[in-house]
This record gives sequence, structure tokens and C-alpha cells, in this order.
Amino acid sequence: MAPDLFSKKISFIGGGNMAAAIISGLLAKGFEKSSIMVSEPWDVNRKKMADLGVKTTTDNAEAATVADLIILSIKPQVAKTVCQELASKAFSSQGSSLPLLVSIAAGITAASLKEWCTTKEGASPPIVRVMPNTPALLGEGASGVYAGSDVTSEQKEQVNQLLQSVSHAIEWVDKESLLDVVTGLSGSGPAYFFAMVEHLVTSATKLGLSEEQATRLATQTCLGAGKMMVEGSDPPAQLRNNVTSPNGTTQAGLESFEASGFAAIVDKAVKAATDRGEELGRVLGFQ
Ligand SMILES: NC(=O)C1=CN([C@@H]2O[C@H](COP(=O)(O)OP(=O)(O)OC[C@H]3O[C@@H](n4cnc5c(N)ncnc54)[C@H](OP(=O)(O)O)[C@@H]3O)[C@@H](O)[C@H]2O)C=CC1
Ligand SMILES: O=C(O)[C@@H]1CCC=N1
Repeated sequence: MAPDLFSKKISFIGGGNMAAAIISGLLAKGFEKSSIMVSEPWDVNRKKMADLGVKTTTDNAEAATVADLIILSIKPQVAKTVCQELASKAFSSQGSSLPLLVSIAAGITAASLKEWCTTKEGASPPIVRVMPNTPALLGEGASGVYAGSDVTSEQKEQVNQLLQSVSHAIEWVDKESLLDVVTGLSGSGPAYFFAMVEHLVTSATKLGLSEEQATRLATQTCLGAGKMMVEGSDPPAQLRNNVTSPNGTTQAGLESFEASGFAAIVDKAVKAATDRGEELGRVLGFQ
């Protein structure tokens, strides 16, 4: 990581699953524990953050005031309240030079965040939206990013550095609505693979394997297939063909998937998740 981000103070508003994943990634890259503060109301989660060695508080304004970079890692449903609190209790006293606000909240648009974060003096922070995913915990994340027009190239570089500590794939999108697609693909995506493995294990158990054996075989198959796609040069379709012997077992399995509408099932799921992101932004955002 370049020294630029290393010299910054980062505050997380909300210390749940994603905050833990990103903080773990940053600390693994050598980021100073004392340069991270987490504001979290729930004592159980606050203790988890304190156990990582970072500073904690229950006061969102305190965390926001000391930060060069604020990560909004709360649920979309509380984004408005939290932003308005930051505007009145933290940003108002900071003049026009406000810290960069990085929101990971699904669906909530930059325009809504901007509106809610505007102080009564009319100042508002530059806003970047990121859609990460939970493999960030292992430094194996995939993230989509969108920056508002007032974000400087230096700030974009800081966000890149932040994401490089937890993600292998960092995809900037120039149309904000595409972040909902990123959410439906890679934000929610880990759960699709977990569900797939759960079903594979159940199927193999019904056919006689023990649950333990089936779990070891299915999870390693998932990891191995993933590594082949990421580390090799062949596209997924080629890799699929390589496994599929004519009239063999894989062909039988894949034909059964297709007969049950596999492509349509995946299409509908990614669309449903994408639409839900858009809906969250519309329903919870300003009209
Ligand atoms: N989980 C995932 O895979 C991904 C999540 N996201 C996005 O990340 C965001 C966080 O998700 P996730 O980490 O899973 O959620 P969590 O519920 O695990 O974390 C959110 C945390 O914020 C706390 N919180 C609630 N109200 C406030 C408040 N007013 N001020 C400060 N903190 C508060 C919650 O406490 P309490 O529990 O007491 O309410 C909780 O600990 C969401 O917006 C989600 O859309 C993005 C990508 C992937
Ligand atoms: O399910 C959710 O809404 C969040 C966003 C992406 C993953 N988890």
C-alpha cells in the first residue's frame, strides 16, 4: 500500500460484519490500529472491534470529527438518521473542508447521502459509494466503486488503496445505477455460492455420503473451481467444456440443470437482488 493512505485516520460508522471484514484486511496490510476508530452502539459488536485493537466509541460525531476518511458501514435503513446526525454534530463544526465519506450501504444513492450530510451552512462531504463483499475478511474481496463528481483523483486513489487491502477485483463504474448490478452479482454473490454448496452437500448426503465427507468435497471443489477461474487464463465456458466428456457424467448433470431452467433461475436471482438495491435507494432515499 502506498504511504498516502497509511498517513490517514479512518473512522467506521457501524461496527458490524463488513466493518470487521475491511478492518481485518487493513490491519493485515499493516495499517496502524491507532489510526482506526469505530463507532458502534451495540456493546457486543463494539467489544469485537476493540478486540481487533482499534479505537472504539459510541459517539458517531466523535469518530467522524477525527477522521480523514469516514466509512459508512451501517444498514441502509439507518443511513438517513446517521448522516443527518453527522451533518449537525460533526460536519457543521468542520467548515468547508470535510472528510471523504465512503458509503458501503446497499442502494442508498450518492444524491441522498449528499442531501442528508449537508450542513446548515451548506457544506457537504465528497462521496464515494463502494459495494464490497464478505470475502474481504480474507483479503479475497470483490468491490464495485462509484465516485461523485466532486471527488478528487487523490481521494479516488485513497479509495483504491483502501480496497486493494481487501479486494482482488476493484471495478469502478461510471453510472451509479450499475452499483445495484454489482450488488446483485458480487455483493450478494458469496451467499449464492454458499447456498449452492449447501444444496450440493444435501444432495450427496441423500445419495449416501456422510455430511462431513460431502462438505469437505463440495467446499474444496468450490475453492478449486474458483482458483482455476481466477488464476488460469481459460474463460469459465472453456473450463466447463474441459470437465464435460461427451456423453459422460458432467453432461448428464449439466443437462439436468438446463432442463430445470438453470440460466433463467440465475437471471431472475441476479435481477431480483439488483432490483432490491434500486428499491432500497428509492424507498429509503429522498424522493
Ligand atoms: N454483509 C454483507 O455481505 C455486505 C453488506 N454491505 C452493506 O454494508 C452495510 C453494513 O452491513 P453489515 O456489516 O452486514 O451489517 P451489520 O448489521 O453487521 O453492521 C451494522 C452495524 O451498525 C450498527 N448500527 C446500528 N445503528 C447505528 C447507528 N445509529 N450508528 C452507528 N452504528 C449503528 C449496528 O448495530 P446494531 O446491531 O445494534 O443495530 C451494527 O453493529 C449495509 O449497508 C449493507 O448493505 C455491503 C456489501 C456486503
Ligand atoms: O444483503 C444485503 O442487502 C447486503 C448487500 C450485499 C450483501 N449484503
